[in-house]
Amino acid sequence: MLKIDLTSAAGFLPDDWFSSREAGLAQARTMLRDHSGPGGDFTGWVRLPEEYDREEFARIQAAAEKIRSDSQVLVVVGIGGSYLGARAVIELMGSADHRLARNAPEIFFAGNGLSTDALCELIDYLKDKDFSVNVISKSGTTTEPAVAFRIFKALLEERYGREGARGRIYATTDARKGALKGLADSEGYETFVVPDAVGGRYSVLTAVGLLPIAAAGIDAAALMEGAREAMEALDVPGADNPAWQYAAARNALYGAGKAIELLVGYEPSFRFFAEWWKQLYGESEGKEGRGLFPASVEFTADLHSMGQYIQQGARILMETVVRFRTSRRELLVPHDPDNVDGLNFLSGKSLQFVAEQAMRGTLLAHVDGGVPNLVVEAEARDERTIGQLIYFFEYACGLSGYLLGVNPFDQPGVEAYKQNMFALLGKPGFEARRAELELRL
Ligand SMILES: O=P(O)(O)OC[C@H]1O[C@](O)(CO)[C@@H](O)[C@@H]1O
Repeated sequence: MLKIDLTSAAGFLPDDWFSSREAGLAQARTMLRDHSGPGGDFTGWVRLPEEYDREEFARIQAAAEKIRSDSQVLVVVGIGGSYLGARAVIELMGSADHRLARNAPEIFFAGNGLSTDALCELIDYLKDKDFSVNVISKSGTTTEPAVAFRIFKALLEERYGREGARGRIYATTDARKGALKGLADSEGYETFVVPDAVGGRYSVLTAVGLLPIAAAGIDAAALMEGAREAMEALDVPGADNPAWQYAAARNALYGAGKAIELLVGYEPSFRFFAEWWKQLYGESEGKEGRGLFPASVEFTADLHSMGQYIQQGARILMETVVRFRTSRRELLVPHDPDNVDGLNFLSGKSLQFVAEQAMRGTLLAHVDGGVPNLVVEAEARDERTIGQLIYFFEYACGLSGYLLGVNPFDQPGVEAYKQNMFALLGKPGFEARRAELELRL
Protein backbone atom coordinates (compact mmCIF):
# COMPACT_ATOMS: atom_id res chain seq x y z
CA MET A 1 0.00 0.00 0.00
CA LEU A 2 1.11 3.54 -0.62
CA LYS A 3 2.39 5.65 2.24
CA ILE A 4 2.59 9.33 2.99
CA ASP A 5 5.73 10.93 4.38
CA LEU A 6 5.10 14.09 6.36
CA THR A 7 8.69 14.75 7.46
CA SER A 8 9.04 17.74 5.17
CA ALA A 9 5.85 19.33 6.44
CA ALA A 10 6.48 18.75 10.15
CA GLY A 11 8.07 22.14 10.77
CA PHE A 12 4.98 23.90 9.42
CA LEU A 13 2.33 21.95 11.31
CA PRO A 14 1.09 22.90 14.76
CA ASP A 15 1.65 20.29 17.49
CA ASP A 16 -2.01 19.34 17.57
CA TRP A 17 -2.41 19.13 13.77
CA PHE A 18 -3.65 15.55 13.98
CA SER A 19 -5.11 15.23 17.48
CA SER A 20 -7.34 18.27 17.03
CA ARG A 21 -8.76 16.78 13.85
CA GLU A 22 -9.07 13.16 14.88
CA ALA A 23 -12.68 13.41 16.04
CA GLY A 24 -13.62 15.25 12.83
CA LEU A 25 -11.96 12.55 10.76
CA ALA A 26 -13.78 9.80 12.65
CA GLN A 27 -17.05 11.60 12.01
CA ALA A 28 -16.19 12.05 8.35
CA ARG A 29 -15.39 8.34 8.10
CA THR A 30 -18.79 7.49 9.53
CA MET A 31 -20.54 9.89 7.16
CA LEU A 32 -18.76 8.34 4.16
CA ARG A 33 -19.56 4.79 5.31
CA ASP A 34 -23.19 5.50 6.16
CA HIS A 35 -23.81 7.98 3.36
CA SER A 36 -25.14 10.23 6.11
CA GLY A 37 -23.17 13.45 5.59
CA PRO A 38 -23.92 16.38 3.27
CA GLY A 39 -24.13 15.02 -0.26
CA GLY A 40 -24.46 11.47 1.11
CA ASP A 41 -26.52 10.50 -1.93
CA PHE A 42 -23.29 10.78 -3.95
CA THR A 43 -21.08 8.53 -1.87
CA GLY A 44 -21.71 5.38 -3.90
CA TRP A 45 -18.02 5.37 -4.89
CA VAL A 46 -16.89 4.51 -1.35
CA ARG A 47 -17.58 0.75 -1.62
CA LEU A 48 -17.40 0.62 -5.41
CA PRO A 49 -14.12 -1.35 -5.69
CA GLU A 50 -15.86 -4.21 -3.91
CA GLU A 51 -19.44 -3.77 -4.97
CA TYR A 52 -19.11 -2.90 -8.64
CA ASP A 53 -21.44 -4.55 -11.09
CA ARG A 54 -19.60 -7.70 -12.29
CA GLU A 55 -22.03 -8.29 -15.14
CA GLU A 56 -21.44 -4.80 -16.50
CA PHE A 57 -17.70 -5.22 -15.99
CA ALA A 58 -17.78 -8.29 -18.25
CA ARG A 59 -19.72 -6.28 -20.87
CA ILE A 60 -17.10 -3.53 -20.64
CA GLN A 61 -14.34 -6.06 -21.28
CA ALA A 62 -16.25 -7.50 -24.24
CA ALA A 63 -16.92 -4.06 -25.72
CA ALA A 64 -13.25 -3.14 -25.24
CA GLU A 65 -12.29 -6.32 -27.06
CA LYS A 66 -14.61 -5.48 -29.95
CA ILE A 67 -13.23 -1.94 -30.18
CA ARG A 68 -9.70 -3.34 -30.23
CA SER A 69 -10.63 -5.70 -33.04
CA ASP A 70 -12.49 -3.28 -35.31
CA SER A 71 -11.03 0.18 -34.58
CA GLN A 72 -7.71 1.88 -35.02
CA VAL A 73 -8.94 4.83 -32.99
CA LEU A 74 -11.38 5.23 -30.12
CA VAL A 75 -12.77 8.73 -29.73
CA VAL A 76 -13.86 9.36 -26.15
CA VAL A 77 -16.36 12.20 -26.00
CA GLY A 78 -16.81 13.70 -22.54
CA ILE A 79 -15.77 16.56 -20.27
CA GLY A 80 -14.66 16.96 -16.64
CA GLY A 81 -15.22 13.79 -14.67
CA SER A 82 -16.49 12.16 -17.84
CA TYR A 83 -13.00 12.14 -19.35
CA LEU A 84 -10.23 13.14 -16.96
CA GLY A 85 -10.03 9.85 -15.06
CA ALA A 86 -9.73 7.73 -18.19
CA ARG A 87 -7.13 10.05 -19.67
CA ALA A 88 -5.23 10.14 -16.37
CA VAL A 89 -4.94 6.36 -16.20
CA ILE A 90 -4.24 5.83 -19.89
CA GLU A 91 -1.45 8.42 -19.93
CA LEU A 92 0.02 7.35 -16.61
CA MET A 93 0.14 3.75 -17.76
CA GLY A 94 1.68 4.78 -21.05
CA SER A 95 3.33 8.06 -21.73
CA ALA A 96 2.36 11.64 -22.39
CA ASP A 97 4.49 11.83 -25.50
CA HIS A 98 4.63 8.39 -27.10
CA ARG A 99 1.98 5.77 -27.52
CA LEU A 100 2.49 2.38 -26.01
CA ALA A 101 3.62 -0.32 -28.41
CA ARG A 102 0.50 -2.32 -27.76
CA ASN A 103 -2.01 -3.92 -30.00
CA ALA A 104 -4.58 -1.35 -28.99
CA PRO A 105 -6.36 1.53 -30.67
CA GLU A 106 -5.18 5.06 -30.20
CA ILE A 107 -7.42 6.89 -27.78
CA PHE A 108 -8.37 10.49 -28.53
CA PHE A 109 -10.42 12.71 -26.26
CA ALA A 110 -12.95 15.13 -27.71
CA GLY A 111 -15.89 17.15 -26.47
CA ASN A 112 -13.82 18.53 -23.60
CA GLY A 113 -13.78 22.03 -25.02
CA LEU A 114 -15.12 24.09 -27.87
CA SER A 115 -12.06 24.50 -30.06
CA THR A 116 -13.01 24.33 -33.73
CA ASP A 117 -9.42 23.72 -34.79
CA ALA A 118 -8.83 20.85 -32.39
CA LEU A 119 -11.98 19.10 -33.55
CA CYS A 120 -11.17 19.65 -37.22
CA GLU A 121 -7.68 18.20 -36.73
CA LEU A 122 -9.14 15.07 -35.19
CA ILE A 123 -11.74 14.77 -37.95
CA ASP A 124 -8.93 15.03 -40.53
CA TYR A 125 -6.92 12.39 -38.70
CA LEU A 126 -9.87 10.00 -38.74
CA LYS A 127 -10.31 10.25 -42.51
CA ASP A 128 -8.48 7.01 -43.29
CA LYS A 129 -8.93 5.25 -39.92
CA ASP A 130 -11.51 2.85 -38.63
CA PHE A 131 -12.88 4.32 -35.43
CA SER A 132 -15.48 3.95 -32.70
CA VAL A 133 -16.93 6.49 -30.28
CA ASN A 134 -17.56 6.25 -26.57
CA VAL A 135 -19.80 9.16 -25.61
CA ILE A 136 -19.84 9.77 -21.86
CA SER A 137 -22.13 12.17 -20.03
CA LYS A 138 -23.86 11.50 -16.76
CA SER A 139 -26.40 14.26 -17.22
CA GLY A 140 -26.57 13.70 -20.95
CA THR A 141 -27.08 17.41 -21.43
CA THR A 142 -23.60 18.93 -21.19
CA THR A 143 -23.14 21.21 -24.19
CA GLU A 144 -19.51 20.50 -25.14
CA PRO A 145 -19.76 16.70 -25.45
CA ALA A 146 -23.30 16.88 -26.88
CA VAL A 147 -22.14 19.11 -29.75
CA ALA A 148 -19.05 16.96 -30.40
CA PHE A 149 -21.12 13.79 -30.35
CA ARG A 150 -23.47 15.18 -33.01
CA ILE A 151 -20.45 15.66 -35.21
CA PHE A 152 -18.93 12.20 -34.63
CA LYS A 153 -22.28 10.46 -34.91
CA ALA A 154 -22.79 12.07 -38.32
CA LEU A 155 -19.25 11.10 -39.36
CA LEU A 156 -19.78 7.49 -38.35
CA GLU A 157 -23.15 7.30 -40.12
CA GLU A 158 -21.67 8.78 -43.25
CA ARG A 159 -18.79 6.27 -43.16
CA TYR A 160 -20.50 3.09 -42.01
CA GLY A 161 -24.23 3.74 -42.57
CA ARG A 162 -26.71 4.05 -39.72
CA GLU A 163 -26.59 0.37 -38.86
CA GLY A 164 -22.81 0.20 -38.99
CA ALA A 165 -22.52 3.33 -36.86
CA ARG A 166 -24.80 1.81 -34.27
CA GLY A 167 -22.26 -0.96 -33.72
CA ARG A 168 -19.48 1.58 -33.17
CA ILE A 169 -21.15 3.88 -30.66
CA TYR A 170 -21.00 3.16 -26.94
CA ALA A 171 -22.94 5.45 -24.63
CA THR A 172 -22.06 5.80 -20.95
CA THR A 173 -24.74 7.73 -19.11
CA ASP A 174 -27.46 7.70 -16.46
CA ALA A 175 -29.34 4.40 -16.10
CA ARG A 176 -32.73 5.98 -16.70
CA LYS A 177 -32.83 9.67 -17.55
CA GLY A 178 -31.29 12.33 -19.75
CA ALA A 179 -31.14 13.16 -23.43
CA LEU A 180 -28.23 10.79 -24.13
CA LYS A 181 -30.04 7.88 -22.51
CA GLY A 182 -33.11 8.61 -24.66
CA LEU A 183 -31.02 8.79 -27.83
CA ALA A 184 -29.07 5.64 -26.99
CA ASP A 185 -32.25 3.70 -26.36
CA SER A 186 -33.96 4.88 -29.51
CA GLU A 187 -30.88 4.23 -31.69
CA GLY A 188 -30.02 0.93 -29.99
CA TYR A 189 -26.47 1.81 -28.85
CA GLU A 190 -24.77 -0.38 -26.29
CA THR A 191 -25.03 1.54 -23.03
CA PHE A 192 -23.10 1.58 -19.79
CA VAL A 193 -24.15 3.17 -16.57
CA VAL A 194 -22.90 6.07 -14.47
CA PRO A 195 -24.45 5.03 -11.14
CA ASP A 196 -26.83 7.55 -9.55
CA ALA A 197 -24.75 7.66 -6.38
CA VAL A 198 -21.46 8.44 -8.13
CA GLY A 199 -20.70 11.99 -9.28
CA GLY A 200 -18.57 12.67 -12.36
CA ARG A 201 -15.31 13.39 -10.56
CA TYR A 202 -15.59 10.15 -8.54
CA SER A 203 -16.54 8.01 -11.54
CA VAL A 204 -13.23 6.79 -12.97
CA LEU A 205 -13.74 3.31 -11.52
CA THR A 206 -17.14 2.95 -13.22
CA ALA A 207 -17.76 2.37 -16.93
CA VAL A 208 -16.91 6.07 -17.39
CA GLY A 209 -13.23 5.31 -16.93
CA LEU A 210 -13.13 1.57 -17.37
CA LEU A 211 -14.31 1.27 -20.97
CA PRO A 212 -11.68 3.62 -22.47
CA ILE A 213 -9.07 2.21 -20.08
CA ALA A 214 -9.81 -1.39 -21.07
CA ALA A 215 -9.98 -0.44 -24.75
CA ALA A 216 -6.48 1.02 -24.39
CA GLY A 217 -5.23 -2.41 -23.36
CA ILE A 218 -4.91 -1.69 -19.65
CA ASP A 219 -5.80 -4.33 -17.07
CA ALA A 220 -9.00 -2.89 -15.56
CA ALA A 221 -9.33 -5.80 -13.11
CA ALA A 222 -5.92 -5.05 -11.62
CA LEU A 223 -6.87 -1.39 -11.35
CA MET A 224 -10.01 -2.34 -9.40
CA GLU A 225 -8.00 -4.70 -7.23
CA GLY A 226 -5.59 -1.93 -6.30
CA ALA A 227 -8.52 0.32 -5.44
CA ARG A 228 -10.04 -2.43 -3.32
CA GLU A 229 -6.81 -2.84 -1.39
CA ALA A 230 -6.76 0.88 -0.71
CA MET A 231 -10.44 0.85 0.28
CA GLU A 232 -9.74 -1.76 2.94
CA ALA A 233 -6.54 -0.18 4.20
CA LEU A 234 -8.01 3.32 4.40
CA ASP A 235 -11.08 2.21 6.29
CA VAL A 236 -8.90 1.54 9.34
CA PRO A 237 -9.20 4.61 11.58
CA GLY A 238 -6.27 6.28 13.28
CA ALA A 239 -3.03 8.18 12.97
CA ASP A 240 -1.42 5.59 10.67
CA ASN A 241 -4.05 5.94 7.98
CA PRO A 242 -2.43 7.81 5.05
CA ALA A 243 -5.75 9.34 3.95
CA TRP A 244 -6.39 10.64 7.46
CA GLN A 245 -2.85 12.02 7.56
CA TYR A 246 -3.20 13.71 4.19
CA ALA A 247 -6.62 15.20 4.95
CA ALA A 248 -5.54 16.44 8.37
CA ALA A 249 -2.19 17.83 7.20
CA ARG A 250 -3.58 19.79 4.25
CA ASN A 251 -6.43 21.08 6.40
CA ALA A 252 -3.94 22.24 9.04
CA LEU A 253 -1.72 23.88 6.44
CA TYR A 254 -4.74 25.61 4.94
CA GLY A 255 -5.56 26.86 8.45
CA ALA A 256 -1.97 28.11 8.73
CA GLY A 257 -2.38 30.32 5.65
CA LYS A 258 -1.45 28.08 2.74
CA ALA A 259 -3.85 28.89 -0.08
CA ILE A 260 -2.54 26.77 -2.95
CA GLU A 261 -1.66 23.09 -3.09
CA LEU A 262 0.65 22.06 -5.91
CA LEU A 263 0.48 18.44 -6.90
CA VAL A 264 3.99 17.57 -8.02
CA GLY A 265 4.83 14.76 -10.40
CA TYR A 266 8.22 13.74 -11.78
CA GLU A 267 6.82 11.78 -14.72
CA PRO A 268 5.52 13.55 -17.86
CA SER A 269 2.88 10.81 -18.00
CA PHE A 270 1.55 12.04 -14.66
CA ARG A 271 0.20 15.29 -16.15
CA PHE A 272 -3.37 14.16 -16.61
CA PHE A 273 -3.47 12.41 -13.27
CA ALA A 274 -2.85 15.88 -11.87
CA GLU A 275 -5.66 17.28 -14.06
CA TRP A 276 -8.00 14.62 -12.68
CA TRP A 277 -6.87 15.44 -9.12
CA LYS A 278 -7.50 19.15 -9.72
CA GLN A 279 -11.12 18.58 -10.66
CA LEU A 280 -11.55 16.20 -7.73
CA TYR A 281 -10.30 18.69 -5.14
CA GLY A 282 -11.37 21.88 -6.89
CA GLU A 283 -15.00 20.91 -7.37
CA SER A 284 -15.20 19.17 -4.01
CA GLU A 285 -13.73 21.89 -1.80
CA GLY A 286 -13.80 25.18 -3.69
CA LYS A 287 -17.06 26.62 -2.41
CA GLU A 288 -18.49 28.99 0.18
CA GLY A 289 -15.36 31.11 -0.16
CA ARG A 290 -13.18 28.26 1.07
CA GLY A 291 -10.72 25.62 -0.09
CA LEU A 292 -7.10 25.20 -1.09
CA PHE A 293 -6.67 26.05 -4.77
CA PRO A 294 -5.43 22.87 -6.47
CA ALA A 295 -2.69 23.40 -9.04
CA SER A 296 0.02 21.20 -10.46
CA VAL A 297 3.60 21.26 -11.66
CA GLU A 298 5.80 18.79 -13.48
CA PHE A 299 9.34 18.45 -12.20
CA THR A 300 12.06 18.76 -13.07
CA ALA A 301 10.77 20.66 -16.16
CA ASP A 302 8.86 23.27 -14.16
CA LEU A 303 11.74 23.82 -11.75
CA HIS A 304 13.13 25.83 -14.65
CA SER A 305 9.99 27.93 -14.97
CA MET A 306 7.79 27.88 -11.87
CA GLY A 307 10.70 26.94 -9.61
CA GLN A 308 11.56 30.59 -9.00
CA TYR A 309 8.09 31.42 -7.71
CA ILE A 310 7.89 28.29 -5.61
CA GLN A 311 11.22 29.08 -3.96
CA GLN A 312 10.75 32.79 -3.35
CA GLY A 313 7.27 34.03 -4.31
CA ALA A 314 4.31 34.66 -1.99
CA ARG A 315 4.48 32.09 0.82
CA ILE A 316 1.03 30.69 0.18
CA LEU A 317 2.09 27.34 -1.28
CA MET A 318 2.21 23.77 -0.10
CA GLU A 319 3.30 20.84 -2.24
CA THR A 320 2.14 17.24 -2.44
CA VAL A 321 4.68 15.15 -4.30
CA VAL A 322 3.67 11.83 -5.82
CA ARG A 323 6.77 9.70 -6.02
CA PHE A 324 7.02 6.37 -7.82
CA ARG A 325 9.71 4.32 -6.14
CA THR A 326 10.78 2.44 -9.26
CA SER A 327 11.27 3.12 -12.96
CA ARG A 328 10.19 0.52 -15.46
CA ARG A 329 13.57 0.42 -17.09
CA GLU A 330 17.13 1.47 -16.42
CA LEU A 331 19.18 4.02 -18.31
CA LEU A 332 22.80 4.78 -17.41
CA VAL A 333 24.71 8.02 -17.95
CA PRO A 334 27.43 7.17 -20.50
CA HIS A 335 31.14 7.78 -19.92
CA ASP A 336 32.77 10.46 -22.07
CA PRO A 337 36.59 10.21 -22.27
CA ASP A 338 36.85 13.94 -23.03
CA ASN A 339 34.54 14.91 -20.17
CA VAL A 340 33.88 18.24 -21.88
CA ASP A 341 30.71 18.80 -19.91
CA GLY A 342 32.37 17.79 -16.64
CA LEU A 343 29.74 15.15 -15.96
CA ASN A 344 31.99 12.11 -15.65
CA PHE A 345 31.26 12.02 -11.93
CA LEU A 346 27.88 10.67 -13.07
CA SER A 347 29.26 8.07 -15.49
CA GLY A 348 27.58 4.73 -14.99
CA LYS A 349 24.99 6.15 -12.61
CA SER A 350 21.36 5.52 -13.47
CA LEU A 351 19.07 8.33 -14.54
CA GLN A 352 16.77 7.17 -11.75
CA PHE A 353 19.55 7.90 -9.27
CA VAL A 354 20.00 11.38 -10.75
CA ALA A 355 16.23 11.97 -10.54
CA GLU A 356 16.17 10.80 -6.91
CA GLN A 357 18.85 13.29 -5.94
CA ALA A 358 17.03 16.05 -7.82
CA MET A 359 13.90 15.20 -5.90
CA ARG A 360 15.65 15.14 -2.53
CA GLY A 361 17.45 18.40 -3.23
CA THR A 362 14.26 20.08 -4.39
CA LEU A 363 12.38 18.95 -1.33
CA LEU A 364 14.96 20.44 1.02
CA ALA A 365 15.24 23.66 -0.98
CA HIS A 366 11.48 24.19 -1.02
CA VAL A 367 11.17 23.44 2.68
CA ASP A 368 13.98 25.95 3.35
CA GLY A 369 12.04 28.41 1.20
CA GLY A 370 8.92 28.04 3.36
CA VAL A 371 6.96 25.51 1.31
CA PRO A 372 5.80 22.45 3.27
CA ASN A 373 6.00 19.18 1.36
CA LEU A 374 3.92 16.06 1.73
CA VAL A 375 5.24 13.02 -0.14
CA VAL A 376 2.94 10.27 -1.34
CA GLU A 377 5.08 7.19 -1.88
CA ALA A 378 3.74 4.87 -4.57
CA GLU A 379 5.36 1.66 -5.70
CA ALA A 380 5.38 1.50 -9.50
CA ARG A 381 3.56 2.87 -12.51
CA ASP A 382 1.29 -0.15 -12.79
CA GLU A 383 -2.46 -0.76 -12.68
CA ARG A 384 -2.57 -1.90 -9.07
CA THR A 385 -0.66 1.11 -7.75
CA ILE A 386 -2.70 3.51 -9.86
CA GLY A 387 -5.90 1.95 -8.48
CA GLN A 388 -4.55 2.59 -4.99
CA LEU A 389 -3.65 6.16 -5.83
CA ILE A 390 -7.10 6.86 -7.28
CA TYR A 391 -8.92 5.53 -4.27
CA PHE A 392 -6.51 7.21 -1.86
CA PHE A 393 -7.13 10.66 -3.37
CA GLU A 394 -10.89 10.12 -3.66
CA TYR A 395 -11.26 8.94 -0.09
CA ALA A 396 -8.98 11.63 1.32
CA CYS A 397 -10.98 14.21 -0.63
CA GLY A 398 -14.22 13.07 1.01
CA LEU A 399 -12.61 13.27 4.44
CA SER A 400 -10.98 16.59 3.67
CA GLY A 401 -14.20 18.18 2.39
CA TYR A 402 -16.05 17.19 5.53
CA LEU A 403 -13.20 18.49 7.70
CA LEU A 404 -13.45 21.78 5.83
CA GLY A 405 -17.16 21.88 6.54
CA VAL A 406 -18.42 21.82 2.95
CA ASN A 407 -20.49 19.37 0.93
CA PRO A 408 -17.73 17.65 -1.10
CA PHE A 409 -20.21 16.15 -3.55
CA ASP A 410 -21.94 19.08 -5.19
CA GLN A 411 -20.71 21.71 -7.65
CA PRO A 412 -23.29 24.51 -7.73
CA GLY A 413 -20.72 27.05 -8.92
CA VAL A 414 -20.33 25.55 -12.38
CA GLU A 415 -23.89 26.50 -13.28
CA ALA A 416 -23.16 30.23 -13.55
CA TYR A 417 -21.20 30.03 -16.82
CA LYS A 418 -23.63 27.51 -18.27
CA GLN A 419 -26.62 29.77 -17.68
CA ASN A 420 -24.84 32.69 -19.35
CA MET A 421 -23.71 30.54 -22.28
CA PHE A 422 -27.23 29.20 -22.85
CA ALA A 423 -28.63 32.73 -22.71
CA LEU A 424 -26.06 34.08 -25.17
CA LEU A 425 -26.61 31.12 -27.50
CA GLY A 426 -30.32 31.91 -27.60
CA LYS A 427 -31.61 28.81 -25.83
CA PRO A 428 -35.39 29.01 -25.48
CA GLY A 429 -36.39 30.09 -21.97
CA PHE A 430 -33.32 32.28 -21.43
CA GLU A 431 -34.59 35.40 -23.28
CA ALA A 432 -34.64 37.76 -20.30
CA ARG A 433 -31.16 36.79 -19.16
CA ARG A 434 -29.88 37.19 -22.69
CA ALA A 435 -31.17 40.75 -22.92
CA GLU A 436 -29.64 41.60 -19.58
CA LEU A 437 -26.25 40.10 -20.49
CA GLU A 438 -26.09 41.70 -23.93
CA LEU A 439 -26.51 45.09 -22.29
CA ARG A 440 -23.41 44.41 -20.18
CA LEU A 441 -21.18 43.23 -23.02
O1 LIG B 1 -21.04 13.84 -17.30
P1 LIG B 1 -21.66 15.18 -17.52
O2 LIG B 1 -23.03 15.24 -16.95
O3 LIG B 1 -21.64 15.57 -18.97
O4 LIG B 1 -20.82 16.24 -16.71
C1 LIG B 1 -19.48 16.52 -17.00
C2 LIG B 1 -18.87 17.42 -15.97
O5 LIG B 1 -19.59 18.64 -15.89
C3 LIG B 1 -19.79 19.00 -14.53
O6 LIG B 1 -21.08 18.68 -14.19
C4 LIG B 1 -19.57 20.46 -14.32
O7 LIG B 1 -20.28 21.19 -15.21
C5 LIG B 1 -18.80 18.14 -13.79
O8 LIG B 1 -19.11 18.00 -12.43
C6 LIG B 1 -18.86 16.88 -14.58
O9 LIG B 1 -17.76 16.03 -14.31
